[in-house]
Amino acid sequence: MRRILHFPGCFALWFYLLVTSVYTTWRLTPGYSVSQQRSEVTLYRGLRVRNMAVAVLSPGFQEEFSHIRRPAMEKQQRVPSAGSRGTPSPDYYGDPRECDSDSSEQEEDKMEVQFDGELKEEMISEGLSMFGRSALGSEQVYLHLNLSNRKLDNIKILCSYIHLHKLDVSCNEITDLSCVGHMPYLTELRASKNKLSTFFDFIPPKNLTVVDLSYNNISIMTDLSAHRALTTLILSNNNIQEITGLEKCTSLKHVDLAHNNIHTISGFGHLPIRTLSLASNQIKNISGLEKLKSLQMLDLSSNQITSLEGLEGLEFLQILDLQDNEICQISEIAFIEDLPLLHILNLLKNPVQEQAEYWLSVLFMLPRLTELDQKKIRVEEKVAAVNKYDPPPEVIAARDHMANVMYGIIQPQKIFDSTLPNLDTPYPMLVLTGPQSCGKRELAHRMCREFKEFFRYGPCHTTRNPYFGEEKRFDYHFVSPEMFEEMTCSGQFLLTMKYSGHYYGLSREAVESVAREGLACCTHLEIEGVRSLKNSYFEPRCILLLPMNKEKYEGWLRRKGLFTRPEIDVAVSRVDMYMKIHQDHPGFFDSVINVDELDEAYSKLRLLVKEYLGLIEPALSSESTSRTKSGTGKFV
Ligand SMILES: Nc1ncnc2c1ncn2[C@@H]1O[C@H](COP(=O)(O)OP(=O)(O)OP(=O)(O)O)[C@@H](O)[C@H]1O
Repeated sequence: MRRILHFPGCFALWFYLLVTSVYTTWRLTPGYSVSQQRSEVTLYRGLRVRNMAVAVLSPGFQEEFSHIRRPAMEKQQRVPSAGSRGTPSPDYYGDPRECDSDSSEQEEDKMEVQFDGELKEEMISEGLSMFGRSALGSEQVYLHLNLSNRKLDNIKILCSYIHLHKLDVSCNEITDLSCVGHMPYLTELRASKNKLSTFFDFIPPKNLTVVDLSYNNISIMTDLSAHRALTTLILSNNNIQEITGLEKCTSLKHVDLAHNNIHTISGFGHLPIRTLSLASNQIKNISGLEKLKSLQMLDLSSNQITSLEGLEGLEFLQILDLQDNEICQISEIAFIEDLPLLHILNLLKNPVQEQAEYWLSVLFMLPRLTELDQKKIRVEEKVAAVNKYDPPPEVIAARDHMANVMYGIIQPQKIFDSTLPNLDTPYPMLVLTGPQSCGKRELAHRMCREFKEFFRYGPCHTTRNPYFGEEKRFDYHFVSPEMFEEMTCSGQFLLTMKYSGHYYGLSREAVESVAREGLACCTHLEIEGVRSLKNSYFEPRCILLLPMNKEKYEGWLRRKGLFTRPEIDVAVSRVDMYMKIHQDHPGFFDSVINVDELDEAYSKLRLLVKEYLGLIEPALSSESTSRTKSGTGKFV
């Protein structure tokens, strides 16, 4: 027996049984935990390098062990991201709600570690990361510490972790953050989802730039003038009623105060804030933002705002979220109409959305928008908006021509005595065009008087009242709107136009009655009328009369005392429009005459007309007028 026991093979067997029984006993021990399998080597005061027991275990053993240690390791690597509801999410807005997804893991951890809420060294060692040089450069230390989701209520032990740059203690039960005052190099503090009721009750680390205290019980903001380096402040989901203490935070760029109880916007002064969320508060009026000249993104969703007044000075504003407010009138858009960079607007869940033509009106008033109510805007929609609310002359003319042709076609057909030499030759016509009251009518009358063997004035119909001194049938046929409508529907107009709230129309009869006398009809029209006429079978000679001196022209309109300020502005702005058409479409006008001096203009006009009539050689008139190309209209 003794020999058998001393036999080498038996010794090996004996040793194997011993190891196996020790291992089995160890696996079945109830208090088994990760931390018990770990030893630590202290490098510098308060900072430790982990030396996991797992590192010396065999590969197979590691496999078995891994399901226990993995959750803790993965948690350290998770990076918070995404912003609060309705707020675009730059990465500086952590989302503390992510903590909720960890609750099952937390439960697991709880099963394993019976924990009393006080932070222990072992837990710290799990959360440390980013090994690097200390601020003074003399030591190798861990710079980041993540202690989120640990049920911590006491973190006083962190007072000795002086080298930390980033600290994340979100999703715990912490009420006191005074340990942060012992971390002079801290730049980022994340303490959302805790039980903090006080605000920055620690001596400020000099370079603290990002602070997230969202989802706490903070109700009062105290003076933050010591936090000069602060760039990002997240205080959403607290119980704050008044914005105070920020005036001296001169580096503040991102502020999130969503989901609080704020009634009035105040306390921002001249701060260089770029993104501001005040979503889900009790705000009724937009005020107190006037001096935030750097503001680029503003979230005011889920408040009780009725007017956009107060936003008009925010020249750098690009994104504006007003979802779920009480804006009723489209006219409110006027307050943001001149913001040159605004390109994303959200008015979802506002009564204004119910208004007829809401979509096109907003697109028309804000042509720079690329996104409205979370929908991308198509080019076709922008064109439709412009064509609806401010159609260019060619669109007006095309529509007018279509309507008048249609009204003409549906009339009973009559056969007229033709005054034309043959059916291919259109009636001869001379049209003077240009902006309102530039003297077109007066020059047309003078010309018809001087060249009465060739021309007769063709008066238009209008629904406006006669000005002092205007003669019926000589200047216009003054008719009621009803009469004008009746004439339109019975196909009597060659063209119609609405200008300054009044209707104008050139009747077929006005042109044909002149033609029946063997004369050319001379009339004056705005550009829309000219285009409409050119769309028809008429081939009028067209002379542009343009006041080159806009100041003089504006003064003249003002002195006439007939026009309102907006009417004058429209008339003056059309000078540029005429000039542009002349430059962009050479040949559209047969000639252009400067009408700054009316007598001079008439001299040029009569020379030009003489030339057209073949009464003088072309060379004589060419110096005095700007001729674009030989016209196609014929007078005789
Ligand atoms: N049928 C028409 N179609 C298009 N434009 C018209 C028509 N009749 C008149 N107009 C233009 O409408 C504008 C407003 O007319 P209004 O009579 O108020 O001007 P005005 O003072 O006579 O201008 P001007 O002295 O330059 O002729 C003028 O520019 C005029 O030429």
